[in-house]
Amino acid sequence: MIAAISLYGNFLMLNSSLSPSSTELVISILDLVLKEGKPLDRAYSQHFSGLQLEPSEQGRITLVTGAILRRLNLYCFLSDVKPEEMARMGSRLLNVWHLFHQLPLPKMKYALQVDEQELATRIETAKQKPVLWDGCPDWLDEMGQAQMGDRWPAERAALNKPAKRFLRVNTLKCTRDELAKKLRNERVQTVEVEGVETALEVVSDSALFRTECFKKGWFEQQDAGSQLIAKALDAKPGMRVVDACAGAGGKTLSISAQMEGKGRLLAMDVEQWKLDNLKQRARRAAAHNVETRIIASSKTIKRLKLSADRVLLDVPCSGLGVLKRNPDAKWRDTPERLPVLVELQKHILQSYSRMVKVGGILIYATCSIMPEENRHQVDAFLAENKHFRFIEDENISPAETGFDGFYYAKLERIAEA
Ligand SMILES: C[S@@+](CC[C@H](N)C(=O)[O-])C[C@H]1O[C@@H](n2cnc3c(N)ncnc32)[C@H](O)[C@@H]1O
Repeated sequence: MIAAISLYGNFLMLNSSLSPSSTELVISILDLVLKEGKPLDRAYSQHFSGLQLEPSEQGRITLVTGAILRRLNLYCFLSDVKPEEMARMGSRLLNVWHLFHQLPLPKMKYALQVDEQELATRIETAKQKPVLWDGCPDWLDEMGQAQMGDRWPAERAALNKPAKRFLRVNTLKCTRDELAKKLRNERVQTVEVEGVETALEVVSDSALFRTECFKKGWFEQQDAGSQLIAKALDAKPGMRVVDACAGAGGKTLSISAQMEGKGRLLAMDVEQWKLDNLKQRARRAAAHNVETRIIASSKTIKRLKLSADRVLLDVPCSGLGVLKRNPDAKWRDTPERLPVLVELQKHILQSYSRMVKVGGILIYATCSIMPEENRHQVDAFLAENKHFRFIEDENISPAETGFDGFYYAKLERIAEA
């Protein structure tokens, strides 16, 4: 059945019903995430590996799964299904989701039916409850209200929108104009992003990773807000730069391009598999000045004392700024993990800041919008470390920018101690 209904603006369309097997996959992925606490990206790879799905079908599955998770409590309420009942009752929730979005019902072998009158009544009830309507769990709403006050309702609403697709042009290989033109030839439509000169927003429903441009390393998929963090570091060719929580290198590659591939860029992490992934990406991007190093103990950091012109600390965080992209974090043990993360952030900031040389710049960054992980951490650090001076900070707000939510603070070391 062809519906050709644009669900979310012009970049992702659900233009046909899911096939029975795709519907089963959505239910099974939801079950894995909600019952076993599996992170969404790993649940996708577990389900997709070895399946040989068309990229478009895979795209539809992730679109529907992501959309359900962004407002899970709403769809659970509307369908009267509990998150942990997904394997048994998921077909009803999926039918409700389609009816709610005025889409034709998917074909399923065994589907629990929906009473449309009852659904209409429930929709009216839900409209009166903004927290439920925005797909926000109660713990998150309480935290947002307590930490962000009047700014919270707009952020809460912004965080249930689908994430836009952004690219970062790899300026080691081409300009933004050249990339946009090449992508157009490969039927990928993009528009420039105001205020982020390395970013393009993808506005067509196209598979990106099969393009020649991607294979040649002309771009990386990276949120525009994340690109702003790397830009704030202001790394110059020839500098000594440390990206101390580099992960798979999203920001490392951005920094390497800023440095025009010249100088020394040390990417570190506590997970070797992430650094291995980073090395591969760096090769494709021709980011030849990147060196990776595992953080085996505190000695790895001590050896680099007072050595770096720039240090980026993109610390582990709750991810509460990137819920559009990772909506599963709302339904996992995030509130229980938060105090542990806050302690780890404090430790990393205190200990890794030793690597910055006098006159050097430190960027502390998170993909959270909660002040507890952001400005509060920076204020506490500055109170105890008078040899650092505050330069500026920025909250990158999903509500104001349409990007993911990030925070960064820029500090300068003004004395050895
Ligand atoms: C927010 S992610 C980094 C994302 C990455 N910078 C990017 O742009 O793609 C935080 C990273 O910190 C790493 N990490 C966790 N504990 C750490 C520690 N004690 N020291 C350094 N890195 C740590 C995690 O493995 C994770 O890769």
